[in-house]
Amino acid sequence: MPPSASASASASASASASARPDPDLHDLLRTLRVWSPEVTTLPAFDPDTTPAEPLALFTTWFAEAVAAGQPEPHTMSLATSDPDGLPDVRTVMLHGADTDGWSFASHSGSRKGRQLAARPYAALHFYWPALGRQIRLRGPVESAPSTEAQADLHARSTGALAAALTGRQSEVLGSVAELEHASQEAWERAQREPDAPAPTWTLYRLRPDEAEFFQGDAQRRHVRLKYSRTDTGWLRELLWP
Ligand SMILES: Cc1cc2nc3c(=O)[nH]c(=O)nc-3n(C[C@H](O)[C@H](O)[C@H](O)COP(=O)(O)O)c2cc1C
Repeated sequence: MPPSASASASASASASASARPDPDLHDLLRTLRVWSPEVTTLPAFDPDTTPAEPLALFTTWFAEAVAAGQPEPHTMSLATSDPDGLPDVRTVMLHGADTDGWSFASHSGSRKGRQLAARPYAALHFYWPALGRQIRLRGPVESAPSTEAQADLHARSTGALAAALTGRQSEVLGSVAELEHASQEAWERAQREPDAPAPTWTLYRLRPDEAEFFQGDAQRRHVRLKYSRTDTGWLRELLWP
């Protein structure tokens, strides 16, 4: 490169570097690692000894995440798609997992609720860095009967009931004061009426067609085990990492 071109390239590189906000995100990113032995224990994972269906393996891995001190292992990403097929994602809490599926709860009128009504199919994602593990599930989603949703809500904390009673999730909020007012009323009602119904609160169940278990490995020889539902049970296959 001629000297003038080199000078102008370095001037434009420093101009773009100085245009970056402080702290420098790119510098920070280069200091970070995954599968670092300082923060992560990477257990051996032998796919030949896994159970025939994913629920049993999920339950074992969940208990191991709790035992390893993984913060909030019961939070997960829920991916849906809008009527145009465009993806969307957010965090929700896992309410249970059994042969009927993995359950979570939300308002039927929320953005995700409307997306699920139009396209009742979703993906769930767990990442438990304490053990270098990731789990992905995909499948159709159904709403549980309303009585079950209300019973599930009333077995939870006053805060959970107050949040559900506040309602209007995903609507545009006029001001913080408006939320404070509505929330205060909802908390008072939740304390006064621990069985107050939250009519739009819905318990959803995702029944997976596919479940993938990923065990990270320091040498990047990650183990990926995929379960696919068949007419007679589950097919188990390894995937290249
Ligand atoms: C840790 C955590 C847990 C959450 N759990 C729930 C939940 O169980 N149900 C829910 O409706 N929203 C939950 N939220 C809020 C959602 O991420 C989201 O902001 C909200 O449901 C609105 O999403 P939507 O506009 O896509 O419908 C949680 C958020 C966080 C950060």
